[in-house]
Amino acid sequence: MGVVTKEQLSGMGYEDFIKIFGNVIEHCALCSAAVWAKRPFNDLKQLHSAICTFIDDLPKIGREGILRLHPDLAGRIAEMGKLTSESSKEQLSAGLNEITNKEKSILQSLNDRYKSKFGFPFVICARENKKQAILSGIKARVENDKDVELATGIAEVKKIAFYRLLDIIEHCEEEARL
Ligand SMILES: NC(=O)N[C@H]1NC(=O)NC1=O
Repeated sequence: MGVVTKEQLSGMGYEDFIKIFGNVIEHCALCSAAVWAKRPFNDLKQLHSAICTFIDDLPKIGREGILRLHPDLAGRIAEMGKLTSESSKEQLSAGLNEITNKEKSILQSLNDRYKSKFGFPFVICARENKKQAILSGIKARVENDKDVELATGIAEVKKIAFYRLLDIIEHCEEEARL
């Protein structure tokens, strides 16, 4: 169960709202600051759907920018211990803390190839994918077109956001399904 009740959610002022939901989209407090204007939100799904609409309404460079705010999986920011607490927890849940040196160098070189091809990082919902699925996912996705990858990456960002909201807002079992 999350920490914010539905009553608190629906009556929240923007300062608390940004403090609490500011990293639902990684490093993009602007998203929560903007979406607050669409209140009231009566539950998690309404807030998630407002966040998704905000992202979908961005121009293409804005959606690419959202992807660029994400750290690489098992990348240099993770190595330096500088991930956000959310991203750190997600990378842990995918088992990326147990990655071998060989797997890490394969993943890092695929991440580099992906970024130089598309100009944004490979984004995948780490809570839904273990390290082998991440490795096979990037191998396949690096061969796609840029438009396909922009759409796929954004769909993954929305899944990441949903799980982050589940950690924050009280919800019933029914609402916990995407
Ligand atoms: N690059 C990438 O997918 N990063 C993210 N994925 C996820 O689940 N959390 C992240 O920070």
